[in-house]
Amino acid sequence: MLYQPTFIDFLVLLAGTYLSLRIIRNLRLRGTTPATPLKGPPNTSPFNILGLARRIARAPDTGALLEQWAEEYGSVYQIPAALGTKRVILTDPKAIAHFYSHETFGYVQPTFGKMLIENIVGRGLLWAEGEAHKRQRRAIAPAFTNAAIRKVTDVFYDSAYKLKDAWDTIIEAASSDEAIIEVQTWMNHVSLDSIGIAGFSHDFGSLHGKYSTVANVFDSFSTIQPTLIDIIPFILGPIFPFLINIPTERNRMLRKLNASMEEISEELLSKTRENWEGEDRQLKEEKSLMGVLIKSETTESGLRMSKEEVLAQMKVLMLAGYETSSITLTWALIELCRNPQQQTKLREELQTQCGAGDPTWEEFTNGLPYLDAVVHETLRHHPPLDQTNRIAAEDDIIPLSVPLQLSSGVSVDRVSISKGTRVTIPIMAVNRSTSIWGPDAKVFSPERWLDETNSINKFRAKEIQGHRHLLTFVDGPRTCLGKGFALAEIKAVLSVLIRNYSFEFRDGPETQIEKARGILPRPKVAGESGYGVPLRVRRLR
Ligand code: HEM
Repeated sequence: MLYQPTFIDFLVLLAGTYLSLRIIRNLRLRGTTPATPLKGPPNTSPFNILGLARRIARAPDTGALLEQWAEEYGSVYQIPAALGTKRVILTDPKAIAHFYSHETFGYVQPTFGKMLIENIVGRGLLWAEGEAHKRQRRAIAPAFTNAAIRKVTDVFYDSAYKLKDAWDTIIEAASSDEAIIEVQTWMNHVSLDSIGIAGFSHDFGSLHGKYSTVANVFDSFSTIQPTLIDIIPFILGPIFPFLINIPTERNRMLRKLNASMEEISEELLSKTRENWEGEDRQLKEEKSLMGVLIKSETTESGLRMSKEEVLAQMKVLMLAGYETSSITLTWALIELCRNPQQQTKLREELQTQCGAGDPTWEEFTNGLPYLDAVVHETLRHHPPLDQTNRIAAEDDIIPLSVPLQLSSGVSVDRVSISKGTRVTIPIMAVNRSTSIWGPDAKVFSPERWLDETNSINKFRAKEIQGHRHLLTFVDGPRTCLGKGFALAEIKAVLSVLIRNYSFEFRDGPETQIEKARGILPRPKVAGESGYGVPLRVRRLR
């Protein structure tokens, strides 16, 4: 009788073929420099299958765990990863600066990460490496200068006041001066409408309750319950990148998000192109985002982008503009509920300095120290992206600011990394490290920013290269392009909300907050489903 292969046979064959290809590829990737033998936590996983991935995933505070290992094993250490592989963790300031300055050429996205990015936003800035990344970034950077951001500050206020109108209506309907409002969804809507209008002259209308497929898909991430099958690709994906395409509920939603962003981007692009061809002088002269995108599609210079690249940039900006700003705004409100005195202090500063008027962009950069302090302390404590994971594209020698002692007892002032090594910067751990920020590093204290020279010079924070010594926006060639946009947006929205409302947790000051997996990790009330952050919002007279 003829042998009938089963589905299991097929899987085994697939895995076998893949493993062989991997081994060949790894052999080709392996560099020539012997890597420095680093210390690190032992592998406690049965048969070394998962490495420490489960322990890390289950840690209540991953940043604290990675920091604890740095204290135990040194500022550069290795952790066992799935199937006998390893990851090198850098927490030394000089090593981190070296790493980020070599991004896109020396340290590149792992295949798994690239596939994931491509599935969500296509081959835009987040996906591109090396010269292609340089070209794409130079093409759109003019839309993110200070002058360009100053021009769109009014858009952030328009969004904030639409939000205020909506909340006033909810509060009036409750026939009271307060209501319980799930603020995270509203922060999503503020962020989406702001990037829509400021970036693409398109009003998604989500603050007015208008239906849009993009807003609907973004919101639906709150309802997905991660299952084991969702987690496996993240553990084994670095070895078997194809796992990222397993048709899980989450992957289906990510593809749907890509399709809906692509559809609206196509529509906006062709509308803007018509205006461009119609000699819309304003569009050509202003450094608007759509202006620079159309220009890069039509230019004959070295900054030319294909239509696919232009659409990918639009999707990158929609996603980056939406997800990170709304998470940061939500965390800021949570921290101000945990710390009512800081909330009052912020309100007093805004009332004293601005009266009834809205702060200007200049005041954001220079005139409201406590607002600035609250925002930066939120960014320090709650970086939306909590680590950077890359692969060394070449053998590398990484310099250290403080010598590292190896298990042999020898001290080294640099470490050798072989081509193909996975390298991680634990952003959250470094932002909250006591050796970098001092003994109160884990405390939410905007006050530390009021006397920056003192608090930063006293410890090692000044050694960290990055916006205000934080890794939240990373550093080097991939540093966040929308940093100025995000800071102005967050400050404008907070300044309107804190002057007009007071905030408390729905269930009292002891409310526990945990993280849920949205597209990026998001805050939520512990033990409740979805990623809701219901707050008691009281209107101030
Ligand atoms: C609090 C808000 C934000 C934070 C914390 C943040 C953080 C980051 C981080 C960590 C990266 C590096 C990603 C990586 O290398 O994998 C990044 C890149 C980027 N961000 Fe942001 N971001 C924020 C807001 C925004 C906004 C509002 C926009 C646009 C309007 C934006 C646009 C971008 C772009 C285009 C990149 C890609 C840069 C490149 O690869 O050259 N970001 N952001």
